Amino acid sequence: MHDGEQVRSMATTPRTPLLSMKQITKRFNAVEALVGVDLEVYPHEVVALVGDNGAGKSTLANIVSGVLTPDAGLIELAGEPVTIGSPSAAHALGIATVFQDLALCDNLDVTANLFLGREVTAGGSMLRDGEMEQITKRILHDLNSPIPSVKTELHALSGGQRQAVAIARTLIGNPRIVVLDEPTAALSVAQTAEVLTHIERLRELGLGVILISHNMVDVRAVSDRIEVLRHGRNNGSFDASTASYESILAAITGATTYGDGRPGLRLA
Ligand SMILES: Nc1ncnc2c1ncn2[C@@H]1O[C@H](COP(=O)(O)OP(=O)(O)OP(=O)(O)O)[C@@H](O)[C@H]1O
Repeated sequence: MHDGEQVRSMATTPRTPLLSMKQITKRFNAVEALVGVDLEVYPHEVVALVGDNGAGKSTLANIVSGVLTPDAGLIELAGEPVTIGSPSAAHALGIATVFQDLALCDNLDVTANLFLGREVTAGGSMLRDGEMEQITKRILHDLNSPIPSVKTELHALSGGQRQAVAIARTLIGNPRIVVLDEPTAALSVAQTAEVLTHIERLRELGLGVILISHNMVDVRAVSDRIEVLRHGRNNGSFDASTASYESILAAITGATTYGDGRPGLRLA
């Protein structure tokens, strides 16, 4: 194939999303947490999921993570329909999640936290301590994390460094998609900047990232696309590089109202 043909064929071939969620619905008794929600995530893309309290962000993230199963809707990974029946099924499918509580052990060192429960390789053999340390160093290096020693116990790390360990832990399983739930909540400005760098590294490594955040500054700094949920429905999809703060806020608060209540409206 000539160069020109290759460029043409790339330009005309639609990209397949890593993750495609279509018409996802989830109820908790009388509460409609999600109603016909769509979400797509592509490789090398950070998609921010924003919305007011109770908008449905965590419910959607929990469905991606296998914590909850949807009542209706279709989920595809790389174009293949999948059922994400449990967190371990999500892990096996290449979906890793960092929940808000980080689920780290304070009295263990960085390496032990990365490998907690995963000391066995895909080949079935136990990794030696030295091998685990080497992998930990490589992953932290890949993330541009400045943690001085992998032998540091977690209680001695800053909030930003702990977040880095939690993100590094997700990379042990070679995921395709990483879900981050409020990764910069309660961090200082400097620590937040560190964590945003790690998120950018995840994108550079080719992963698809779903970022749940209330912090519009962080969201606009690091994401490619911003998806707004409101009352469990899509209420706007924005290009993070061009969308105004006001238009995103209007979609979050419902200040932009659409007579027909149409979900998934696109605003520039
Ligand atoms: N396990 C549950 N049982 C009953 N209702 C629930 C449950 N989980 C979520 N809900 C309800 O579903 C709706 C969506 O909640 P969800 O936690 O997904 O919103 P959110 O956008 O993540 O909010 P926040 O920013 O406050 O975390 C809310 O009305 C919430 O009360």
